[in-house]
Amino acid sequence: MIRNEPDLARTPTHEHALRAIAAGIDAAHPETVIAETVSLDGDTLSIADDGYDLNKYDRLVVLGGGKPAGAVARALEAVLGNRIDDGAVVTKTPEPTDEIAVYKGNHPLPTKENVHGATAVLDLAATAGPDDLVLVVASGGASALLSAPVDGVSVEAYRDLTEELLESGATIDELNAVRKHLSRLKGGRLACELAPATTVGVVFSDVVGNPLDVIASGPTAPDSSTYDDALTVLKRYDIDAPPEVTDVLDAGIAGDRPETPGPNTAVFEHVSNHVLADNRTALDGTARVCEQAGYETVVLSTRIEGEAQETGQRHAAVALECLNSGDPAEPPVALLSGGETTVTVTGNGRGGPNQEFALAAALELRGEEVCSVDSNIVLASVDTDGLDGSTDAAGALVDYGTVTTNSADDARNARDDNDAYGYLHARGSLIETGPTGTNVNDLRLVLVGTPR
Ligand SMILES: O=C(O)[C@H](O)CO
Repeated sequence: MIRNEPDLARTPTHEHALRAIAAGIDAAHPETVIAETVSLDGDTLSIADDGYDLNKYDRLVVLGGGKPAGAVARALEAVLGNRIDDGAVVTKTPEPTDEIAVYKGNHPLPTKENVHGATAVLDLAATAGPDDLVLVVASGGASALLSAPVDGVSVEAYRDLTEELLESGATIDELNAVRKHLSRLKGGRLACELAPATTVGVVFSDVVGNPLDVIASGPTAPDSSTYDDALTVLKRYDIDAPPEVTDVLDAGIAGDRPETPGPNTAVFEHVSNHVLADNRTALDGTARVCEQAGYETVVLSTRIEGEAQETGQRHAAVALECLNSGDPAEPPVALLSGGETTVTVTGNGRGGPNQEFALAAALELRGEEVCSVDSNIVLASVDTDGLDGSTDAAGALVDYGTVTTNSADDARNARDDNDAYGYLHARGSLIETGPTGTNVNDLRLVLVGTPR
């Protein structure tokens, strides 16, 4: 799982951190999650707390998309085998499957390939009848991967708009309010396409708080955002949208295009959504390994957002507090947090939020005399999808020695140039996993002290 583990495992504390991070990612992997939450007992399919008698349905179909969608498709086949009649999902890293067609798409910017896959999903959705059972995989990354712009909007215009929005600092709910109003399947429109088939959303959440209308742009969730909201987002961030986009939004505001289906729409009578995995799933997996190793575990929060560098500084400060005063917990302690931090890019370097977090934390630890087993501090931070920012690293593992008196100027320069990748790569501190098959936000772990 962690490809360069032997290089990173310098002390027992480092080893514990790496094992715990790998366990967190593994706990949120579709293979683990589907095996725990989906089962087939005779003809009864159980998904979370709901049961479906497969005898009552003509066909069982799987549709959807997102970074975990290939692994979800494969895991569903492992449980349901040839009880699945048909399927189509779009993902970035396809996996071999038998019944479900897996289309490769690109992320974060949509391309013609994405539209090709999304069209296959829509074509299959159009065949769903009232007696079909359709599982819809809604997972992080689907807003880009499942791209089917409405008539009149070209994929090029949609791509450029997505790029501008991603760079604008718009939040994920703002970004998705726009995407939902330009899409044939987002914002509950896939549920409309499938109605009155029985539709079950199989959700892997990469959004803090698990809002169903935002994760993957809510293909099977009621949408309360409007054309007006979408246009407001474009104005708020001064987005120079092409006329074909503003024409659609203006027509929607004028009532000449249908609004996305809202909360009381009849179409959702046959729809249920289940969040099968989220950030907590990963944190719990990490916590279990830390507890087994003898650490007291403290989950700080699964909802930490904001600037990555500030978050890194604060996590290091809490670790030092544990060491110096025993608050909020006595070492050996494992502090865990999740959520999704952001980077306001002002420099020219490379990196991602988890690397920026780690570098800022390492700068905070510099100069602390923490090198015995009892006072060791190790911080690890990864994007659970395995690719932090636009780099090939999942994140980084740092300690009191990652930034020394001699390297502090280099570290500060790298921090200020948003070049955490450059600095951490040179010190062998990057965590490399490759694409993991899951996507449930960021996972951070701070170990203070080492159990004896
Ligand atoms: O695809 C998306 O919209 C984001 O990953 C949030 O789920």
